[in-house]
Amino acid sequence: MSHYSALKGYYHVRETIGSGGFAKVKLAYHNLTGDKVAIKIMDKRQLGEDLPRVRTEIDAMKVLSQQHICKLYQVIETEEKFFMILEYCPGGELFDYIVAKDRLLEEEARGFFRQIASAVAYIHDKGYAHRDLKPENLLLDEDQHLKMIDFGLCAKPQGGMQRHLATCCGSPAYAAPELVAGQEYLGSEADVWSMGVLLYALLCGFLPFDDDNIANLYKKIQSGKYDVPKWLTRESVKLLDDLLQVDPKKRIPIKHLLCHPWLLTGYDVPVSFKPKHKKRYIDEDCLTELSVFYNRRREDLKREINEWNYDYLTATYLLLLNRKHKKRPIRLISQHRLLD
Ligand SMILES: CN(C)C[C@H]1CC[C@H](N2C(=O)NCc3cnc4ccc(-c5cc(Cl)c(O)c(Cl)c5)cc4c32)CC1
Repeated sequence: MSHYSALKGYYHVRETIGSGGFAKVKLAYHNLTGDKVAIKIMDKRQLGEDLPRVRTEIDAMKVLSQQHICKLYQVIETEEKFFMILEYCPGGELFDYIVAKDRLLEEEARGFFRQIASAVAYIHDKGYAHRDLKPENLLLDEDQHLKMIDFGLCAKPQGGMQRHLATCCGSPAYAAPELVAGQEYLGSEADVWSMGVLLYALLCGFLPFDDDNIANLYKKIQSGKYDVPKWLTRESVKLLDDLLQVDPKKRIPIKHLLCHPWLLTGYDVPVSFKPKHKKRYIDEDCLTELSVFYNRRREDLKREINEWNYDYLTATYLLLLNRKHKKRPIRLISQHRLLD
């Protein structure tokens, strides 16, 4: 049974709910709120050369705070392990959602695609490229909202997003032609291509470029030719064509995508990528609950929260803030309080 002493007293660890490559993900309860969290556990010994990926992901997730990015609450590092305490997404992978429905109707695909565009535009605006966009890395929360995960392969090119990248990474079927050709590429342009593959998967239920033989798969990707099933509307095909341009310079830029006619249909407002809540602003109600519970001066607590140490205080504050956004009671329960 899991005994993780580093979590003792802070989280009540339950069963393993999934695995992501070199990590195990467990369901856990945050003791003071009773709220569910997902804890991504990595053993340093087993990480080997993947260790830098963990630091990449942790550093990226500390910066990236937006409604369509899975929230990092706390990071605990011990001699032998990393623990990332993350927002729990009960709806599982978008991949499984598509498989269960075979394929999505245009309206539903649009709802998801607007959220994906919001997340991608936000991380690009912050100078990051995800580089492994696929339905397995998009989770559904309890309100069917999408949360982007797995920033282990993301890049923050030195000198900004106009700088080229070289390392080939991500999942082949979603990889851009310039990436599989081993050429230098712009992370932002490669992400937009992956969004095209993602949109095709949402609308069709299968991949535009697929082959068991990797060399043939690369040829298909570089040809840029894909089947257009009869159920696709003309507008959907036009958008796919804008996204799946083999020449990255002809590919639609993410900022234009946010106001593309297909994304506007039925919404009439462009996709917004700005975070719904300002990170800098500390919520007064959450601060009150924390200062009463910890018997600490508000000013001291506010300053400590604003250090964003991603310790237990950060996690407790963010979980209380989550409750406020979901109009749930902002309450901390402590076993001692229940006892006294
Ligand atoms: C590419 N796939 C295989 C990866 C799997 C990994 C397990 C996932 N998962 C479940 O299996 N059950 C439910 C579940 C619930 N809440 C989660 C919250 C966060 C994460 C999470 C977040 C980050 Cl940032 C990250 O890097 C990783 Cl690896 C996981 C996973 C959750 C989850 C589904 C996708």
